Amino acid sequence: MAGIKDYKNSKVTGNRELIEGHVREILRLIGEDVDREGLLETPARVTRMYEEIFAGYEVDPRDALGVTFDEQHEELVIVKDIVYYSQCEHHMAPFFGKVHIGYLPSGKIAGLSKFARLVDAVTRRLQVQERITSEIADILEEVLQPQGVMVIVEGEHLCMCARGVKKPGSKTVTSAVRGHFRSNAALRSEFLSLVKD
Ligand SMILES: Nc1nc2c(ncn2[C@@H]2O[C@H](COP(=O)(O)OP(=O)(O)OP(=O)(O)O)[C@@H](O)[C@H]2O)c(=O)[nH]1
Ligand SMILES: [Zn+2]
Repeated sequence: MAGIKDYKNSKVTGNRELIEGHVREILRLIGEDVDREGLLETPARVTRMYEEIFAGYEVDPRDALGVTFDEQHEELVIVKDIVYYSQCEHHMAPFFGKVHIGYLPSGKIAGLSKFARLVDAVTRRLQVQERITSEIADILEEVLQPQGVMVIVEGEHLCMCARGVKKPGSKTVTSAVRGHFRSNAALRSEFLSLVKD
């Protein structure tokens, strides 16, 4: 998976046989014939999928920001449309969408790819969208110590589309503002106008 390199040594990998056994048991309990050909490899496939979609547990998201540079650019920087896939912690159902990040540096900038690595590290876990949003903002604030940060996350939750209230197409938008973005409405507007499609 892009961004997280060592997930093959993950907790999932270490517990592969146990997880496969439990998946097999769930298949049996929902009424499936676990020995039919189409399902023989499914427990192993699900386990390999878990290695990827839960790879975030293998990294400290702070480390994802990696190398930072000293640079006297003190104007708005935006990295937008960073696609993420996560799993809701209530139903273990996927939710996905885009993250938009804006920050006003204060002597320190990060490599552009590191924002996407940070998003991967935070989203490849069981999550709720609000926590993804605030964790990204808090980590950027902690590592880059910028003048301000704003994060917007858009998400479509399968637990709301494919089951329950069944409202396909509904989107959740969450935001977090830190530093100057809190007090400066013009800055928030500039960010919003630059991230909208
Ligand atoms: N705030 C928030 N809620 C979420 C997120 N993902 C899923 N949920 C909600 O978590 C809630 C769990 O509610 P419960 O009533 O415990 O579970 P449920 O009976 O399956 O609820 P329904 O989805 O309404 O059928 C649901 O309202 C989901 O829509 C998220 O990222 N943020
Ligand atoms: Zn859910």
